[in-house]
Amino acid sequence: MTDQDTGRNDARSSRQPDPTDPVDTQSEPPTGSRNTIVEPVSAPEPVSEPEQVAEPEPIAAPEPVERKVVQATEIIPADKPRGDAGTPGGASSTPPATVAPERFQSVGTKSMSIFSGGGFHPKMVRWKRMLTEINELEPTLQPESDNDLRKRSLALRYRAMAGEKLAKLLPEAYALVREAGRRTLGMRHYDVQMIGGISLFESHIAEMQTGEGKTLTATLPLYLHSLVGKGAHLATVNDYLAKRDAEWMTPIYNLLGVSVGIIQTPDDQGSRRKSYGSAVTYGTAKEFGFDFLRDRLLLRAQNRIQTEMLGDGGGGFSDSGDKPVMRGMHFCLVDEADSILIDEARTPLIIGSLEDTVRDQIVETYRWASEHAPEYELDDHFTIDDDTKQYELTARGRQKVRALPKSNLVRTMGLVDLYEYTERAVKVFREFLLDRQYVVRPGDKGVDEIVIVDEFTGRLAEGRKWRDGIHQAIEAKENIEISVPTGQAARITVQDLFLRYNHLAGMTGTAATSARELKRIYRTPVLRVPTNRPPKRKRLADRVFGSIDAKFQAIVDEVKTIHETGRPVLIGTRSIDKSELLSRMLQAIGIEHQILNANNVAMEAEIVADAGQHGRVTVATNMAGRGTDIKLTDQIVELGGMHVICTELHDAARIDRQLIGRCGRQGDPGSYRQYLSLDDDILKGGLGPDKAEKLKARGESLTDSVDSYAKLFRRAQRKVEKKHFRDRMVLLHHEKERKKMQREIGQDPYLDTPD
Ligand SMILES: Nc1ncnc2c1ncn2[C@@H]1O[C@H](COP(=O)(O)OP(=O)(O)OP(=O)(O)O)[C@@H](O)[C@H]1O
Repeated sequence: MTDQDTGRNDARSSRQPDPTDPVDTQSEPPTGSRNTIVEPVSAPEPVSEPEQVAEPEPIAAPEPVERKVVQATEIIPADKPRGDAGTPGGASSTPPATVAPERFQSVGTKSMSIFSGGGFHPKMVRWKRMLTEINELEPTLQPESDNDLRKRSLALRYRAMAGEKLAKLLPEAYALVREAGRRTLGMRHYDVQMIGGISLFESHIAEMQTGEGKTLTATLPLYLHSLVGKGAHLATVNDYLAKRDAEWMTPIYNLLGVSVGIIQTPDDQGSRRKSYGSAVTYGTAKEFGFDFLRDRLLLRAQNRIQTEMLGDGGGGFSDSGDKPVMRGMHFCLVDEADSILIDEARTPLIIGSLEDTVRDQIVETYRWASEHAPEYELDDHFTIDDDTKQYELTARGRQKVRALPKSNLVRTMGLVDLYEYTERAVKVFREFLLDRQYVVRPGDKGVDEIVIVDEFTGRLAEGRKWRDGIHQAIEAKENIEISVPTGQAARITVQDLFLRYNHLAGMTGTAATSARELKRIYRTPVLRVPTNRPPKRKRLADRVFGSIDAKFQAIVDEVKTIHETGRPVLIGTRSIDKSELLSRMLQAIGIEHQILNANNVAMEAEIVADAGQHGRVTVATNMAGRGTDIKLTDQIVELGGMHVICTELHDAARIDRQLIGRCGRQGDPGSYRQYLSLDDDILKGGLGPDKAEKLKARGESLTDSVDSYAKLFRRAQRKVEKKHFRDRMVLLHHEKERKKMQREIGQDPYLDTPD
């Protein structure tokens, strides 16, 4: 029996559809034989953190702020200062360092030091022993030729294929990868990275601060798992990062005789099959999911779904077009694990079935409804349910629908449908704003398209669509081509996808606060890996203002002051319109700046990489350029590094921390400050509309800042996090029940999908 039949992966979530939640869909598949992909579904969920775990970095604020730091004291000296390690051979004199176990934290349902209670945590003792073994191999490997290393790698592969336990091969495999990294890229894995790598092999989520070298760390478990010949996948958030990281690390793999494949969205079946045939494959979670579904549809068409070909890394790989592209799902390392495994967890990936005979009629009805939407008056023609936010036409509204002029095609639509189209168009007209919830930009095929702005991260949610016709109604509103949905042929949520892997691990800068959720859903404990060099990031005291205007004015004043010193400033906003407002204010006082609206991942990465230059001011929606290293010159380091300004709290503290992590990377100096105002959205979500209204009203009369209110905001954020966590758990339960029922009646939960 395969996993799909046993229900091993039942701990998955999805939820009752909410039309305002976007979904990942796919545009035309690369080969003609496949079904077209369709309709939207979920949104990157707001994140919930079940409980708070203390920040890992010690904070030294000039205006000191109380903060508990759980991190133990620095014990290992840094392996090498950055830069030195870059010289091939330069690390040869580095003595094998010893790792102090108390610097690591295992984060589970409780925030706990792995070395708690004064006794060694058995896991860490074991890992430390492995590290010593790895370090001891170094003097043997360093004098060997590249060819010798390759031979060693081949020998490891034979042993793994012959069934020897990978854990036994780990020390030599990791020592080889470290040596290959040193020789090819001039980067010798730090001891903390080795421990991170060991934890990843043992299916943990490694929390490593931004800039601590997750890309390099990933090579360790990927190499080791690839040895058994069933493929090792690295899943990341976009094509750009998949390609960049794969190409960057390829010299390491090549030295060890390991092939690397990269999956990119436009790839056809042939090149996908080749990429999956490589020992290590880099791609996005989305592409892995769609390939899984397409393979499954193919196998069902060939009546082979009951075979062992999917889910266990069995056979099925061939060069001919009618075979699955994947070799199975053996090991996956998820980069940006919090974003993929939590925020995107319930995003369904959907492949649509083609036929749609009433396409023209549907398109025309969307346009008709959109054209008349502005004419409907609240209470007169429609009402809005306070709880469900549903729009409903009144008797007068329905009468208006009937009376409006219609083309022949629209007239043949049922009346009930016309009411529904109208209600949806009115909702879209009133609630969905250009450059706030979405942008319009030229699409791949030369036609304009709607791209959702992720409301939690401010980043463009590529390929995602709102469900239940909302996306099409917005297309009608913007008068661009309407992408009519065509039903579902296959569907899997991101969460289900990753639960199907035999071995799963993840890396992220911010997982500790979601540790309970990660462990419960994916059975992956979180390990907080300490930084290689002590962090020098300073937290400046929060500032709270009565209104957004006062807040933005204070932000601009701070930018001006810091800009005058030459230090670079990065300002993160929650939405594009706020970025633009700030941009206008900066322009008004003549401060030159870059503005990033997350329109182009590659370009954005380049701009963010330069954000640390002298006098640079960058305004960005918070997630822009995530995963890009911001390098500082010595001059900037002297000046105190980069300053980050957070303009609002997100629904999850984790997302705020991602922005903060842009400064003070790898022991660089840096500072950050959180700005808040009494009309911030977080208060409404966390304290309820009534209390939020009162605070807002109070704020309007304020002339001074009220910094003592900061705690209120953090409390509100925690409440929002808890609420989202509860929602996710309820939906997880529903989805589990649905799948169980489907299996009981002999259905395939991925292919027999309810629309
Ligand atoms: N062992 C090492 N020796 C030398 N340099 C290293 C080492 N590890 C990482 N680096 C350097 O650290 C920088 C950051 O690495 P990387 O981009 O992988 O970090 P990250 O953890 O992925 O950051 P983010 O969270 O922002 O994605 C890179 O410039 C890389 O060259």
